[in-house]
Formats: sequence, C-alpha cells, structure tokens
Amino acid sequence: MTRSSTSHADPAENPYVEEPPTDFDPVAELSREAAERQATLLRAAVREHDHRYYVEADPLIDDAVYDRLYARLEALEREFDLATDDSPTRRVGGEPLDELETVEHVAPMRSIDNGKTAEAVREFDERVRSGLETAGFDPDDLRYVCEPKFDGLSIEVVYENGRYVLAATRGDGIEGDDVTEQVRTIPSIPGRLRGDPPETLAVRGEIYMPRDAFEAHNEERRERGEDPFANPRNAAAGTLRQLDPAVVADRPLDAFFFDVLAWEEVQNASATRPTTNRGQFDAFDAFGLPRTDRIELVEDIEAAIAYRDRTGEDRETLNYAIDGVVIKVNDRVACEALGSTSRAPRWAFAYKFPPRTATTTVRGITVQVGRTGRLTPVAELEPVDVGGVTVSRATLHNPAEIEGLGVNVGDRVRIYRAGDVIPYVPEVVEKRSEGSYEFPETCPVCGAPIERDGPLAFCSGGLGCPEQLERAVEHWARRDALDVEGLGPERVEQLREAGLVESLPDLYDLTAADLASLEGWGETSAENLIDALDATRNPPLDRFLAGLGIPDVGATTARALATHFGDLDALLDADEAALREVDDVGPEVAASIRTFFDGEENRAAIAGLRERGVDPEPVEGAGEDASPPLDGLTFVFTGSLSVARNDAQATVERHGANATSSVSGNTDYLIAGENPGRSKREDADTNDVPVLDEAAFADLLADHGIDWPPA
Ligand SMILES: NC(=O)c1ccc[n+]([C@@H]2O[C@H](COP(=O)([O-])OP(=O)(O)OC[C@H]3O[C@@H](n4cnc5c(N)ncnc54)[C@H](O)[C@@H]3O)[C@@H](O)[C@H]2O)c1
Ligand SMILES: [Zn+2]
Repeated sequence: MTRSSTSHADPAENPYVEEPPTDFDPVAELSREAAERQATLLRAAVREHDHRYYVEADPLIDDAVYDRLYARLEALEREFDLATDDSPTRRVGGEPLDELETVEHVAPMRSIDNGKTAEAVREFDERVRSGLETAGFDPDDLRYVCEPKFDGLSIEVVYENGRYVLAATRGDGIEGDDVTEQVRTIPSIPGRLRGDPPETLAVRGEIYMPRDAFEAHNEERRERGEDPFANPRNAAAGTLRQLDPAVVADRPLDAFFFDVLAWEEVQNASATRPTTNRGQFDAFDAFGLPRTDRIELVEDIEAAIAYRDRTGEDRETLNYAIDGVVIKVNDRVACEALGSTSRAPRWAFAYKFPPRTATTTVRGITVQVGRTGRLTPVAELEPVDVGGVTVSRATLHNPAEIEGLGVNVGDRVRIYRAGDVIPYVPEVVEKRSEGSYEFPETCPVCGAPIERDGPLAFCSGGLGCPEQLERAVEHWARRDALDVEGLGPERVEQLREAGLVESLPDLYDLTAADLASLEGWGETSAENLIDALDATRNPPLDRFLAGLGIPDVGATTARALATHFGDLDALLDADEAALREVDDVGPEVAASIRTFFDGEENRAAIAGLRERGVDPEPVEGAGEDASPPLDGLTFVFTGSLSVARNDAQATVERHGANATSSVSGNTDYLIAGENPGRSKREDADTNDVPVLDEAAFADLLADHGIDWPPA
C-alpha cells in the first residue's frame, strides 16, 4: 500500500486558504466553468486545512469556517457532478505523522456524516429506509442505537488471543500512526481481555482527557509559563503524539470503545460476534473494555432526536467533552447491506450540537495583569448569547494574537465559547475600525515599562505593581501552597488598598485590631485570619516553595526540590548544575529558579518572611544519597479519608512515592477510605493490587517513620 500524497495549496494564491469568504453566491447562479474553478480552489484549500488540522494539529481557521468551505465544495460537486476520486470529500482527512511508525488498519477507519439540524437527521432516516427497502429489508424492523459523540482522538486497538498487541491513530483511515506504547500506559485499557474473546479482536474507540484532569493539567502548564491547551481534544491529541511513553503515562487519559473493526475466530466458536451494535457493547462489558453507559436503543428517528436534546442538557455536567450524538442502525446485517462510501458509513449519522459561537461588537480592549506580570488583553463585548450563556468578555490571549487578528475597538468579531474554555475570538468578521489595537507601552496598573518576550508581554514592575502583589498574595494563600483560609481575592485587594499589605511579609505583621477596623470585618473573622496565618509559620518546605510562585515551579516540582535539597538554605545556594540533578528539573526550569532566587525583591521577601518567624521545616533524611522512604511506590486513593485526598497524595509524594488516579498493573497499593469507588476496587482485584483501609495505610506509613494523619 502506498501512502497517498497530499498536495498543498500555496496560501498566497488561494483565497480560500488565507481569507475564506463568510458567504457564497447561490450555487444555482454559477456557470459550470465558474463552478469548476471554484471547486478546484476549494479542494486545494480543504486539503491544506485538513493537513493543518489532522497532521500538524495547528489549524489556521476555525471549525465553523472549515465546515462552510467543506459544505460548499460538497454542494458544487453534487450540483455540477464534479466529484473526483481524490477529492477531500471522498476520504478521511488525516495522514500519518512522519516521526511515528505507520501501520495499516485491519479495516478502514471512516469518518461519520454529520449535521446540526433535526431536518438533516430526518433526511438520514429517509435514506436509510429507502436503502433498506431496496435491499429487501422490512423498514419496520429498523431500530437505532444512540450514543454520545466523544470529542477526543479516534483510536484502533487490536487484541490477539486476548492480549493487547497494537494501537493506532486514524491517520488517513487506511493507515495510521503506531501508538502502541503510548496507549499501553492508559490505565483503563486492559492489557488482557477478560471472558471469552475471539482470537483477533480489533476495536475502535476514542481517547480523551477527563475534564477535571484537563483543567488541572492546564493549570500546571500556566504555572510553568506554557500556553494552555485550547480544549481537551487538543490536549489528548498532543499527549498521544509524545514520543516518550513516560510523558503519556504522566498525563491522565481515558477511553471509551464503541465499535468493532474486526472479530475473527478460527476455533473458538463460543465467541460469536453479536448481531447488533447494541449487543457489541455487552461483549465489551464481558471483555472489560470501557464504554459509555449513556447508550439508548430507540424505536424511531424522533426518539433519536429527543435523545440528542436530552444529552445536550447534560453536556456541561459530564467529565468528558462531547460534540453531539451518534445515531446508528442497530442491526448489523442491515448495516452491511447499507454499506459505506469511501469516507463514511451509510448507517450512522452524527447529530451535532449547535456551535458555541456568536457574532458581536468589540466595545473596548482592557489589559489584565497576572501573578508573573504577564499581560492578557481582554475584549469587552456587546453582551451576546452563546449557547444559552451571556458573554460580555473574551480573551485575546496576548499582543501577538491581537496583531494576528487585526482586531480593534468597534470591529465585529466572532466569539467562541465551550463549557470549560474561556471565551475567545477566533476571527474578525467585519472590520469597522482602522488597524489593530495598539498595545500599551507601560503597565496600565502601575505604569512600569512593558517588556516583550516573543508573543507575550510582561509588566516589569514586579511586586511593586499592585496587581502582581495581589496575585502573589493570593497565590501564597492557595490550598496547594500555604492554605490560608479567609484570604480570597477581594480581601487581598482590600488589605492592599488600606496600605496594610505592600509585600508578602507584611501579612505576618497584621494584627486582629488592624483587620477589625476594616469594613466588612468582625472580631471573629479578624481573629480567624490571624490564627490561619499563624498556623503557617512552619510550613513543609515544598508548600513554602509552591507559595513563592517561582515561574515554572508548580506543586510537583516544589516537592521534588524539597525532597532533594532538604532545607531552604541549601536550595538558595544551589547553582544551576545542582538544580538540574533534581528529577523533573531541566535547564529551563533550573535557570528560572536561579533567576528567581537571585532577584533582589524575592531575596528580600524571603528574608522578610524569616524575620517574622516564617521558616519552612527542613525535610528529614533528604539528600542525594538517601532515597526517600516510599521511593518507587505507586498509590491510588479512593473513598473519603480523614484528610482531603489532595493532602493524602501530597503526603506520599513528599516521601518519594507516586500518586495516580487509576489502578493498573503498576499500582502498589489501593488505599480505600469510606465509600470507595467500585471500579477501582474491581481494577485492584483484576490486577492483584493490595487494598488497604486507612488504619492499615497508617501502619504502613508508621513502618517508614511517617506520621499519619499529616501535621
Ligand atoms: N479547522 C480546520 O481547519 C479543520 C480541518 C479539518 C477538520 N476540522 C473539523 O473536524 C471535524 C471533522 O472531523 P472528522 O472527519 O474526524 O469527523 P468527526 O471527528 O466530527 O467525527 C468522526 C469521529 O467521531 C468519533 N466518534 C466519537 N464518538 C463516537 C461514537 N459514539 N460512535 C462513532 N464514532 C464516534 C470517531 O472516532 C470518528 O473519528 C469537523 O468538526 C471539522 O470542523 C477542522
Ligand atoms: Zn504593573
């Protein structure tokens, strides 16, 4: 099999690549010649966008714009009978990456036809009915099975004699990338099937990053100064492209399976393939393959439409991203009779949710200052409804983005909002102003000069900038840092405005009397905050470090630094070479730590804290030779313990162990509190992982000289 080559359009010569129109003339008004010319350009443009989207994972245009180009091309090909075999409307849009090995799929991995209206779904139903009638089926026997359409990464997984042997991405539908080692690290994908599987089983599913994990992961990226992923789909795709399986193992991915690509048995007659799509899910259950429990078998297309509406209502509450539902003919013999085009099966249809985008006017552009001084421009908008939510602000990310969009006050823009993503502006739809917004040269809050670093801009005012100071104090008080209750953003702002807090150490000069004199404070709340601050005077070293907000140092790196150096002075004196000896710390992070500790302001803050008796506890037994007591062990926690799960995880990590969120063959202990999760217990059984209750866990820690519950 040869790899299909993709010719790329030269963006400069093709208007549909660089600046796709927002509207097209009606197809009926075109001459045949004009239609041919347009179709040729559109084909080249769609190919180019496919490449940017599937291969480079860096699309030039928004999905809605792409969908418009694609629909136009389909319409021209249909009306003027122009389809060519190599048209992108005839094939799946991806192609394998160069860095990974290429593998051929056991059966083509096709796309799915889709639409956003009930009308389009009814037309699909009519096509199915007439197709079945032609093939001699009784359309009255027709049943549909409905499932959520997961917005992740399509994957093929192959089992031979029940053993996991291969995983591949969709690629161009015929060949994909070999990601066997990467996918092997996903805990919910079994290494061995249970029950009575056929000799060869190839299944299709979707890999996704759970929403909570996505948010946590993005938070870490932001802390390291990296750009967050725009959505969970990109996060999952970016992760699976990692060539190093250890990186993949570190990021929480999960999977749902929904289709069988091949089911072959030579001798094992008991393992017959189910005759319905619904029945295949029961087989998945028996084999231990994860699948959604939101499957519904319905009597007719109207019930399928209702299913989509109900699913849409639950959309924001699910821990995974979905972009619609998939409606499939249930009976597999009927599916085979209907068959497939080269691009998509005729027996399935994706009924997508309405786009979460709208058009509105930019009323103003403001600039926000973050903890590290990073400046984020924000578009202040004419309020507009987007999928049921009123949006009046959208992020413009950074000055380079503004230049790229060419946006200015007064322009009409499209905004995009998904449940878990801050609304943003993918395009200007109508230019009504001159040029693009001119980014200020000084910080709008403190007036210090702005410094540019590539696409980003920073306020150079440091903790002298009121906004940076407030963010730094809030950061210090965060749960995973010093955990000071009662010190939220509003109170921090109040303390700064009252002149009580002008630096981090000032927090520890506060008195209950100072606070009680402020508006909205009583004696009790004042004393509570003073007590909460007092309780942080001897924090564990890692929390102290996390609280300082060193760029690139999140909670995990802070723990690694604390365990390695043991006390603050050793760390303050460490040069970059010494810092790089710590796990997780590469040259960039080492340089960033050094720069932070060399900064005069930061030195002064640390000295000021120590003068006020805020001094971190040294870590006992730390040092390069002594390996930490729980080194190499992996724990999973389930159910409720006497302390928060985060704290339990932090405790074992502080002593050298890993804490992960799902049980696999690599887990050493499952710690089960009250009301433990059933699936984790089952996974522990399957993988022979010992399950400890909290008392037994405390004993285990005591054997290693670790106190439980943690102080
Ligand atoms: N912005 C751009 O330049 C650009 C370029 C190309 C494509 N796109 C976007 O990509 C999308 C089209 O991509 P596509 O062809 O991969 O289609 P798709 O991703 O919309 O749908 C097909 C996929 O759905 C998945 N799926 C999820 N749940 C499923 C279930 N329960 N049953 C069956 N399949 C299920 C399958 O893995 C399959 O690969 C469009 O939204 C388009 O806008 C954008
Ligand atoms: Zn400033």
